[in-house]
Amino acid sequence: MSIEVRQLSFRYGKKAALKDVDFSLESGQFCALLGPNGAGKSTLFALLTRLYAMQNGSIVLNDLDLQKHPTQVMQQLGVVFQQSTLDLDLSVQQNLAYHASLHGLCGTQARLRIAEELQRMDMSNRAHDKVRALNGGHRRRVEIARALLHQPSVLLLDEPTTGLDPKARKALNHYVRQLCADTQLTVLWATHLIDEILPEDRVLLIHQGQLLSSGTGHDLCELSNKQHLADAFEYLTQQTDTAA
Ligand SMILES: Nc1ncnc2c1ncn2[C@@H]1O[C@H](COP(=O)(O)OP(=O)(O)OP(=O)(O)O)[C@@H](O)[C@H]1O
Repeated sequence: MSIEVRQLSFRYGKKAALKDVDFSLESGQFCALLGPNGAGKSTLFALLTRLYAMQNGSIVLNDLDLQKHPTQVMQQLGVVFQQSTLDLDLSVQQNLAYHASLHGLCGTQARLRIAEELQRMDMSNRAHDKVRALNGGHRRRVEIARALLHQPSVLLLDEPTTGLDPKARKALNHYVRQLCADTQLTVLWATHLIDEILPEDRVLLIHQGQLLSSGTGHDLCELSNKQHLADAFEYLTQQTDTAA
């Protein structure tokens, strides 16, 4: 088991952002975290990455409890946040070298890891370009390469296609799926866009802080008696709105 989240709840003051969220992911699985704006996706990521202190529940990654073994767990995690955090005026190589040094990778070791990840992302020929010169899709690829430098077993991506055009969105989605298939990386891909999800994908459907379903896209359709994922998503989220 790669990630186990149990009874995870979180409040911003009186506002409940996550309510008893429970799920587990197998190693090497591509899983979509699907939810409309305000569903609780970023809050979940902030808890998984220790940006926020946990209030209730538990998070276990590769059998290590996040609260008991924070350093070891963070070494297993790679993260691409919703907002880009690359320095536009540094080159791709410089951005990656800085991040590598934060993970204790220096000199030849860092250069090797950077070269490997840029090659995997098909970005080797852009290593010495300033990030400012890259288009949005390529910047995202650099962020993924950066997140993988320390060879984590789990990659979290929070709405990674924000601001990309449809072609770049599709390409990035394809890259990450390929990565998942080629390595044993576990991927949690947060999105509110149905077209980034395949019917056979594992999908965690979250709405108003509650996990509504955790099967495949096909299961979602069956659960809601709809043929298409988009209709199932609309139906299930509307049902919760009506019940609230
Ligand atoms: N700092 C905060 N203070 C108070 N409420 C917050 C705060 N951050 C988020 N919320 C609320 O918590 C809920 C969950 O927000 P969150 O950002 O986790 O959702 P999301 O699914 O990531 O949405 P988006 O797709 O818009 O990023 C929302 O109702 C949001 O308004």
